Amino acid sequence: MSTERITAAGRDETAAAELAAEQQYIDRVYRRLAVLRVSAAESEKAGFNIAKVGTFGALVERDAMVYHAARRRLALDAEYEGLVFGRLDMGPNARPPDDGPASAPVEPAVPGGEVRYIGRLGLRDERYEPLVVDWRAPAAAPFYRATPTDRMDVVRRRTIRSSGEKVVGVEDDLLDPEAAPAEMAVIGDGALLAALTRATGVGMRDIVATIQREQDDAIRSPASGVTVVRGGPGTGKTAVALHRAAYLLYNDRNRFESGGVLVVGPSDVFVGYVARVLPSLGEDAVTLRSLGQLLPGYTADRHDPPELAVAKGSVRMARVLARAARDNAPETPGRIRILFKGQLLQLDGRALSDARRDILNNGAKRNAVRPKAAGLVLDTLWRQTEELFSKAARPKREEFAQEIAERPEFREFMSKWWPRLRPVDVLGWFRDGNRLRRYCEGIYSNQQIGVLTRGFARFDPADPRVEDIALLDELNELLGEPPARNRPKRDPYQVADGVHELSTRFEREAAARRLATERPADYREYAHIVVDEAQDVSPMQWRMVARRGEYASWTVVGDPAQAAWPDPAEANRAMTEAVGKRRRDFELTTNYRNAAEIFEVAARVIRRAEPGISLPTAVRRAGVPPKHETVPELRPAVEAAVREVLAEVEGTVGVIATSVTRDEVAGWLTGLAEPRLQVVTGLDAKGMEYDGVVVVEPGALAAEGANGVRTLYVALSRATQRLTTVATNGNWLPAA
Ligand SMILES: Nc1ncnc2c1ncn2[C@@H]1O[C@H](COP(=O)(O)OP(=O)(O)OP(=O)(O)O)[C@@H](O)[C@H]1O
Repeated sequence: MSTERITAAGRDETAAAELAAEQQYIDRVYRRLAVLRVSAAESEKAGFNIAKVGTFGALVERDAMVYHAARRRLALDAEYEGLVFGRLDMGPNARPPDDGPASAPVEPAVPGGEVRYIGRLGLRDERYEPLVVDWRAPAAAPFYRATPTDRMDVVRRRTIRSSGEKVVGVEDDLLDPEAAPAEMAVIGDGALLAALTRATGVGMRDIVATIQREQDDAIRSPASGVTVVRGGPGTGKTAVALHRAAYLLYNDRNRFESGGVLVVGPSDVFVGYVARVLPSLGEDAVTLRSLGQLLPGYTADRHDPPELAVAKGSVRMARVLARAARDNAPETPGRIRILFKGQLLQLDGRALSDARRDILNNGAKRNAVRPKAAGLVLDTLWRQTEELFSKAARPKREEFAQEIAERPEFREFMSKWWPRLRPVDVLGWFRDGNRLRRYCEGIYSNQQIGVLTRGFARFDPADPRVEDIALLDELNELLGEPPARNRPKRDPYQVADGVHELSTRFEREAAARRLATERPADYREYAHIVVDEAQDVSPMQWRMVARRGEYASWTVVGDPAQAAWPDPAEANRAMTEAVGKRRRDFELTTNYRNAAEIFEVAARVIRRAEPGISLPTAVRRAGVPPKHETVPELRPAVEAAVREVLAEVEGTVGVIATSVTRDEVAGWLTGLAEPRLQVVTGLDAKGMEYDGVVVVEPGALAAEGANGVRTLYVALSRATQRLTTVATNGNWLPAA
């Protein structure tokens, strides 16, 4: 037997022994978890028993108890991969953290030191000793922040990989070799690389076991003001944004759970992709929305062509909409004539215009002042009776108003002159080019007015585009709501009309869950808002998002080099206006997604357009170079490329085409009936990640809109393992 083999065998034995030891501890944790689950369920039951006392106080107490117990049980039941994923062997000088002792009830590996186990949630044993420290607690911070130069008293950091309740591997970092006892085992090649080489599933995974220090800085940054996180493709901005939402909830649950945390992403595809991350961290109190879903009653997932999107998204549109919101509706009557006791009372067009101006002065909202508008017309008509009737015959103001207000001709007049307007009605007026031109005059250039008139001519109120939602939200604000509709308060325990009591435990559990996660659809007072892919949020969209967080603190995450927005200064101004100026900036510099060979192609493309750009470093090599095919006909080559990539990777495959060709390309591939496959536009590819990517006609993506080259950069930086491009012309690729 060679020495080398003996060493390898010895190493295997040590690894097996370490795994077994960790398994023992993890078994203990799961036994405790089972006990806690039962006790949470019992608290819920106890809560129901309190109800039998029957007093109002008892009912309130029961609700609180059942609610908290149900929440705790839901957290304990949450789906996760590896409840415990980390272990810190601290040296003898380690101090207990501010939030109390964190030392696990096991023999320390370093004499005089302590052991901390880190996991998705905090658990204590029956003697109240910390079995597991929540990853967000201060005691867990060294797991993410310790480095060989700043060890934070950590001797060895261990990442524990599990499948269900079974430990399948450990990866160690020895940070302080001098403090480590001779027999201390150090195993594995590094947790990060192990995490990065796994196949991509349909949804994004949390990175809680391998958060890197620069990411941790941003995640744990203080809650107040604005935290801005920038970084190139694949640097973990989305991951950071989501883990930060979980961190904030942990640290100030009262504030952030009651106020709410909103995460805004670019598209529905993206929201679907990241939806699982927060629940896997045990958090379900976060609202996740795409920019096309922010205004209740409307949903949009398709985009306008770039030129139109730019014109609609400009802050100038706010002034155009303000003009429209004050304008006459089409077919507004030019006058009102009422016959009263044989006399003709009337207001002509001019008097009506003056009345409109008076009513809408000082920013009054049109729908909100409908009763005031009717009152003003009635007043003006009544004043005319002074000259037409003798003092004795003149009606009293109230009688007159009552009688006229009920007349069908008056009602009809009001419904035309001051109709209750929905935002989509007003945007529908923009289909009339003359009207639109009038609103845009002096605000937009002639060329842009042309783009807008052509674009709005195709506007379908039943099928708005993502860009329209911000305009509709602006109109919603300008038009306001009709007054004094006493909206019933939402009652989470109402199961049916008039039935206020829940009779079964299941119903009450469901209600507790709803209470924790749901807010009214038009909720606008979020305590924290996270905006992902912020580089693509237009000024009009910033205004829309800002309306949901007047008093919010913010996390804004993006990469200017991936921006589709042509005027970064305008977008920046809009962002500052929305979120305020008190900002903390963080920069992420390592690309964890792309194999280096793949990112090199994306880098070539963006460097040609922006030579001075600073780009992240990719940490991993795939060992397979990307393929670039130039072919006379796209369809057969795309089909073949997709088949090949599907066969080569285990996880998901994305096919990226222009917004004009996406549907056609999707049609070519329907025969494959492959659930791992997704066909998306360059815009929908934002934020996404696939194991394999086929980019169809990269040159056409680069030519889509003024910033197409950035969209191509996005498309080329989506793949973890395989990239194939299929083009009819190879000029798009700059020389290496
Ligand atoms: N510390 C980490 N440990 C393990 N995986 C990580 C880590 N950081 C990032 N990743 C992985 O890298 C990939 C890219 O992360 P993410 O999507 O958050 O990047 P991004 O900066 O938002 O990218 P883009 O701007 O290109 O959309 C994801 O698969 C993520 O899970």
